[in-house]
Amino acid sequence: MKLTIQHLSKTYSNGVQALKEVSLTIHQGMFGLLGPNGAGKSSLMRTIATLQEADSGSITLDDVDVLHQKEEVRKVLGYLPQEFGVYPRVSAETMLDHIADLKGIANGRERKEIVTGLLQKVNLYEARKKNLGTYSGGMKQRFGIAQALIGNPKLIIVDEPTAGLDPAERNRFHNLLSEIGENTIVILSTHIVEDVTNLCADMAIICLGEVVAKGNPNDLVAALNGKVFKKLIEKSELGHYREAYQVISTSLKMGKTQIRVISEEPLTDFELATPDLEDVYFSEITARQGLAV
Ligand SMILES: Nc1ncnc2c1ncn2[C@@H]1O[C@H](COP(=O)(O)OP(=O)(O)OP(=O)(O)O)[C@@H](O)[C@H]1O
Repeated sequence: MKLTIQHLSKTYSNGVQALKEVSLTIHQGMFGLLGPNGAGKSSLMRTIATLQEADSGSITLDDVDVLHQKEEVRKVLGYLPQEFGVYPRVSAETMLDHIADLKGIANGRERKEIVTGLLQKVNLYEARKKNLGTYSGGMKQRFGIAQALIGNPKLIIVDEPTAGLDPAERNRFHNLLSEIGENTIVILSTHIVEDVTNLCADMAIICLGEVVAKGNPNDLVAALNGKVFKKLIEKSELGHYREAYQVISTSLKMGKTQIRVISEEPLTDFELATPDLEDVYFSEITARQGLAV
């Protein structure tokens, strides 16, 4: 199973070009799509999920033409959108049963079996009779995954799933996603670098509608070996360093400001740093947006 996106472009009616010639090949397993707010991630996810049109380009899922054979795609698609609303006064069990019915699972006994299995998988079986309005953020996200899994999808899209979750819930959600990723294509769209580091063997970075990096996270990190430097400076010196160097990130350390910079040449008055995926991400983003975080 393979999802192939070629030269996909989209400009909204207000003139914003959300996708510019996006080309990606996505195989089975977890694929991370990383980008800052407004990068075009949701536009791409919604287009793959057949919820909006592209202006040009193509998407194929094996031999299915995603942009034209929408019904075919919807049969094998599980989608957890960024804004996932729930009916607050309905229990998880009733809601899943209803969604399974809508997805065409007509036999009541079969539905019950599927719903029970999914509730166990996402660890909500004990809370199955509780109204969705009483669920925590993490429980709602796990419920969201359960509904996305109805009908054994081959392609699962999750848009910004861990924003706002506490560490324990995030962990639980990660475990669930990586389990699912074993035999399906799972696309995880996020601006949280750590989520991609933990989960994905393949990824792309998207910025201002363009794919600016893609590949295996370890390879992308390895390409920065010897090029990332760090230094503790006074906050007041930051402006000077920003002018003189490509500062990719700043953080506070013992009341001082630590900067990380990218340089092709060795920087003798800096300390060589071990690169990580955040460095890859920030170097790509600052090179385009010019903003160091
Ligand atoms: N329906 C729309 N009409 C006009 N502009 C839009 C529409 N949807 C998104 N945009 C714009 O397109 C660009 C890409 O937005 P998109 O939501 O795809 O980004 P994103 O990476 O998902 O960001 P976020 O994480 O903030 O949701 C942004 O500049 C956004 O303002």
